[in-house]
Amino acid sequence: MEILLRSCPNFTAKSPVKLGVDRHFASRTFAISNKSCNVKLRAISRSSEDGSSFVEDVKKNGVLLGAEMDESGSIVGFRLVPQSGDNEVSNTHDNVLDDKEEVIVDDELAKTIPTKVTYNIVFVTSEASPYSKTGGLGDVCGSLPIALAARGHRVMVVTPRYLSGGPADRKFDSAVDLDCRIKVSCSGGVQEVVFFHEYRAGVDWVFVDHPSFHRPGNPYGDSYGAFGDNQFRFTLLCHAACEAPLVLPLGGYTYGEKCLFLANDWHAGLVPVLLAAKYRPYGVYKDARSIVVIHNLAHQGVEPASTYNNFGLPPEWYGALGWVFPTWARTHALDTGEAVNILKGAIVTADRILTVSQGYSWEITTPEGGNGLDELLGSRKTVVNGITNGIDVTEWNPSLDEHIPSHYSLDDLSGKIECKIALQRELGLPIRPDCPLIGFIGRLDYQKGIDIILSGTPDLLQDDVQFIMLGSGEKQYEDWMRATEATFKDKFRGWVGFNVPISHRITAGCDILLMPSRFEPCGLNQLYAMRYGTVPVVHATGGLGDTVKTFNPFAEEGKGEGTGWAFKPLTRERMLDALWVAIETYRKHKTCWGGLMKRGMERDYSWDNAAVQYEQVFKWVFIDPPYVS
Ligand SMILES: Nc1ncnc2c1ncn2[C@@H]1O[C@H](COP(=O)(O)OP(=O)(O)O[C@H]2O[C@H](CO)[C@@H](O)[C@H](O)[C@H]2O)[C@@H](O)[C@H]1O
Repeated sequence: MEILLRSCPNFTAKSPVKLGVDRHFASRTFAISNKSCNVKLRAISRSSEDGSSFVEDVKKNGVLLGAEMDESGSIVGFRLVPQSGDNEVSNTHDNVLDDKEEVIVDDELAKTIPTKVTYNIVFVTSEASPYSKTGGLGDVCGSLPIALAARGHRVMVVTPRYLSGGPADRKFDSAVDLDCRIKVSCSGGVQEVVFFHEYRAGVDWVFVDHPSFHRPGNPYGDSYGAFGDNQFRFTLLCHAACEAPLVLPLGGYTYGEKCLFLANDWHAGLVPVLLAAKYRPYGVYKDARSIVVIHNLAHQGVEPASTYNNFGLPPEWYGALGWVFPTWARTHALDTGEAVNILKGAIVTADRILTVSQGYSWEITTPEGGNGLDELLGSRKTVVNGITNGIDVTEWNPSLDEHIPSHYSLDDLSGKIECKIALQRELGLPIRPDCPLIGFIGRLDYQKGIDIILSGTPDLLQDDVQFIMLGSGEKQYEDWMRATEATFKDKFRGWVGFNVPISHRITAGCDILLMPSRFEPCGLNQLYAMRYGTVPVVHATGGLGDTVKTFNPFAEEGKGEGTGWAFKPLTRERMLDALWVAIETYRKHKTCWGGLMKRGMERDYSWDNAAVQYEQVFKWVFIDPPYVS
């Protein structure tokens, strides 16, 4: 495959094009809302040309003070400036000290407690649960920021304020209009973007508001398919996200330029490109770093090359995003295959690259798993790492879950069988507590191996089992689910749609969770399943291979080991074999089954472990100079 890589990592724009963003704050003052600080900040207004010089920082008595200046250069106030990467910065909004407060340093304590480096982190994402979610990206960007904030980092999440006209809009009710508008030049015009904000669970949730985020459907499309202006919508998100740390005085002060952007998937992929092409040539964000987090390489944000001008980037940066399809993928004889690829742009400009499991971090450097970007990713493999996702153990907790009818835990599993009975009743299946109940939850598409399920289901249903599927996606699979339900009324239920409460009830009520994903960067449902004592049967790929260990009854002096079954290769026969072994174990070896459930439930799924690994990568990213200066 020919990959057009005219971009140069050390590219610097020679002739600065005016790419400034006009910022406007309503003329109101922001009071620092901390218990003890009564410093007031004047609104600030500047263009990107003046870059990093708008605040003069002075180190005084161990506390950094930032002088706020107006346009004429007069000092109009001071603010505390947390510096990303400096030692000892504690929880953001509690970090603002009373200016009268005396800072007492216990020398002995300082010697014994190792100082912790904390960072100003800016997540940029197209979805963040509970505000928006179509899949695992929403789960991760809804819970990892909270885990990092709890560890002392200052964390902001920038995501669109989607309003679809339905009850889901209420999720944004607590977010307040910050009265801060910026103007973004892109797509041949100037767009006004507004910021909303909610401070929750230690995190600054920043919502980018623009009319293009207000329409029925999910974040990416509606019943007619993907929205035609997604490139435009997520370009806006990226421009706004780059401005947010500079202009939003959250809790009284901005995040500033020394921050770390975590750009999630292609929707946020323009962020590292903008840092390099739009800001650094003007001296802004010289100390910032960016990490692109790949949750799914199959989606790259590819559009015709002619759309390059819509990004609001200098023409000489075309090479960073330019992409040429291989000949076989071109549609007609005159098709030159030229395109722009946002994720490619992120890969060639980000300081580091992260994926959501170690297995997947290797797979993406292979032709089979690289989706055409394997060579490029291979060329940057020294900065590619994989960190397995954690889960939100508060939302997914069988002893507290608000969506399930009976609670249970490792010490008392009786509630699980009640969940099973209630699920059979709810879906109109025969109530049979002893019948093996298999579940599937996920998008109905190629990635999730639905075609393999489809070919194996008639054979599977010859056995005395019940099978429930929840998902939406390709119409042919939705139709197949409806038809299969009509044929196997006592054995199969297909719930077409996206329904979080039902997903919890299936996770709790089933005995086995099936995940024959063709590829799976991490996968969360198998983690939820194990936490709920539901045994996963998965294709051993990516994060599924990393997290599900196949049952071995003879290990550990006959006590057994493993938490499920990970089969490969991905064929109908192997999937059915693995399912049959699981079903037989469930029926005939109850003690072994109990051990499988117990080992799965005992595991630590919290974000703590992953957060420590993220911190290690944050340290590395600040050791090196920016990849593109
Ligand atoms: N119909 C439905 N109703 C209700 N809930 C539904 C649903 N369909 C899916 N979900 C939920 O959406 C989430 C899906 O998460 P996954 O990690 O399995 O896959 P996804 O491919 O979206 O995420 C991508 O990003 C994540 C996060 O990094 C990676 O784990 C993954 O491998 C990668 O493909 C789960 O919380 C699941 O319960």
